[in-house]
Amino acid sequence: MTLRVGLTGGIASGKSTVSAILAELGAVVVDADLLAREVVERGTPGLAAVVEELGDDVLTPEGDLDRAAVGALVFADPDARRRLEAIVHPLVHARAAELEAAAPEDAVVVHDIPLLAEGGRADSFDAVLVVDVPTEVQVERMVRDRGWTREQAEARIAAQAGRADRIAIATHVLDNTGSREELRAAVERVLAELVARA
Ligand SMILES: CC(C)(COP(=O)(O)OP(=O)(O)OC[C@H]1O[C@@H](n2cnc3c(N)ncnc32)[C@H](O)[C@@H]1O)[C@@H](O)C(=O)NCCC(=O)NCCS
Ligand SMILES: Nc1ncnc2c1ncn2[C@@H]1O[C@H](COP(=O)(O)OP(=O)(O)OP(=O)(O)O)[C@@H](O)[C@H]1O
Repeated sequence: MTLRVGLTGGIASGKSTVSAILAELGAVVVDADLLAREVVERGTPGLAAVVEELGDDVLTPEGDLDRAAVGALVFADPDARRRLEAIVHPLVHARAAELEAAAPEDAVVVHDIPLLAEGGRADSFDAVLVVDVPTEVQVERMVRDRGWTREQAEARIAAQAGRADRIAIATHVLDNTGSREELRAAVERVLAELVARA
């Protein structure tokens, strides 16, 4: 039987770092951010639907989704964000289900879903891992590693569930305020426990 694990955390909390460790340990990782890019690639029905909803201004001259423009729009306008999500999320969900179905029997399938606490699907997983750091650490990492301004970082955080709401859906909380080595040790412990339980 497949062990289905949900992985979430606020932006820049360390989800990708955790999913890379889990992949190294043999898990199949399904990355919702990656799928959210695929379903709006040039020429897709997803992209056509987004342009219909948000207008031609969200395209680059080459005809790709202008992610910076869309980000500036939707993280300043909750209504536009909801309209974008109403298009993208069902497409991501369908694709994630396909990838899970294609995973080997007895695989540990980890769904990396930034908005798991917002989307209300947490109950469908055998375990939910939440990567947790204080908001200030999220902001610092975005400014330090991604060159974002504080304002850009805070706008994105404001569009997400709060820390307490995420922790409320967790079966396991992974504290990522320490070193990467400490994080890896915590991930290994949790995975060993889940596999033993399954
Ligand atoms: C607005 C878009 C074009 C901005 O693209 P950009 O390249 O700047 O960001 P990217 O997609 O790499 O996302 C980075 C992080 O932003 C956060 N984020 C993205 N979308 C959202 C959202 N709708 N609400 C809150 N946070 C979000 C997540 O923490 C995510 O990990 C893009 O994020 C998008 O299409 N968002 C809507 C789809 C969505 O909800 N994706 C999240 C997981 S399915
Ligand atoms: N324990 C740590 N100590 C210092 N830096 C870290 C640690 N864990 C992750 N980072 C760094 O913090 C940043 C965010 O980590 P990561 O990309 O894994 O987060 P994420 O939650 O996947 O982000 P996003 O929501 O944007 O997808 C990265 O630059 C990463 O290298």
